[in-house]
Amino acid sequence: MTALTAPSLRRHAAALWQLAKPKVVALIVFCAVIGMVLAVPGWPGPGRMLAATLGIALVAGAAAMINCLVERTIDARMRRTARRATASGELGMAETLVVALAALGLGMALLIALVNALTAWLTLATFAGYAIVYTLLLKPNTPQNIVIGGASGAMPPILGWAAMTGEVSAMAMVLFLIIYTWTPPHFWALALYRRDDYARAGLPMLPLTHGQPFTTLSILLYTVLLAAVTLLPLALQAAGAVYLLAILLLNARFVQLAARLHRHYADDSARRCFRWSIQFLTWLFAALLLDRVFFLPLSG
Ligand code: HEM
Ligand SMILES: CC(C)=CCC/C(C)=C/CC/C(C)=C/COP(=O)(O)OP(=O)(O)O
Repeated sequence: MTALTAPSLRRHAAALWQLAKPKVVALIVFCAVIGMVLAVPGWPGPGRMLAATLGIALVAGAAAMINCLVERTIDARMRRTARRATASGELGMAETLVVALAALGLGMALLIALVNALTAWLTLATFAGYAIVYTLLLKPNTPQNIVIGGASGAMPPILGWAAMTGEVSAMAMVLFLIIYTWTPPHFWALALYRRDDYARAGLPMLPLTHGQPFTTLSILLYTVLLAAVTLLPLALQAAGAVYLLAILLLNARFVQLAARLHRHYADDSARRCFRWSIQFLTWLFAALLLDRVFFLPLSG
């Protein structure tokens, strides 16, 4: 057995932190926080907001750890994921499972005790949707895995909204729809330039099952659909001029990158499209926040 020294504890903590997919969870939590801010007039109470943010972050991190645990064998076959501690064998199953369940338990306890039951159950359903339905059932079995499974990733604004109000409004559902429609271009751009990884892992991702032209066309169509969906906050009169300006610029760039990718495929263009997807979502949600702060209505 390895002696428990400070450096080995630090190494374990760092390895566990990576399994929680901290950058993905950071954006998930950001979208949930914007959902919280938009849900109430003025600024939400800091106590409840902090508890909800921590609770959602812990449960999302737990879901990511369970995903790494379940996928340790396929992760080991993919260059992008082979260094994960579950794939390399650096962390055992029991240790990872205990930490993931502790994070899940703590997150759920915070949500139940300090937020509300609706948020707690919706967050648990989101956890199950990603860690069980997507990871175990959809991902290995259908190229539509991320389209259906994307519903889990799109939940954060709904969770944030429910945390502040105890209910889910039309605007919360619109924010869900934006992330839901954003997910296919986000993931398929990556799946294109990482197709060799997915082939080695034997996963039925769209570029492998339907080929490159079909995938780039699907990406393009989803970016156009996404541009239409991003107009919905304006239709609900829940956003103003700042948001309008942001989506015009963000969508124009996303559609341009997707169109270029479809016209002339190159791994570099796919990588650029993937990177832009992350900036797109970050700036879109930031724009919703700025719009709230400097609200300029579009009509009288
Ligand atoms: C079913 C839904 C989704 C799938 C299949 C998916 C897939 C992926 C994959 C495979 C990566 C890894 C890229 C790499 O290691 O180079 C990634 C990165 C990322 N994803 Fe997603 N994603 C999904 C939903 C989301 C959602 C909902 C968010 C945030 C709201 C998100 C935010 C990010 C971010 C920030 C990164 C970059 C992480 C980094 O640089 O380490 N993703 N996504
Ligand atoms: C409670 C709550 C808000 C949960 C959120 C669930 C969650 C973490 C969703 C993000 C989706 C995600 C990281 C997909 C990665 O795809 P993948 O797992 O196929 O990627 P991989 O190959 O890197 O493992």
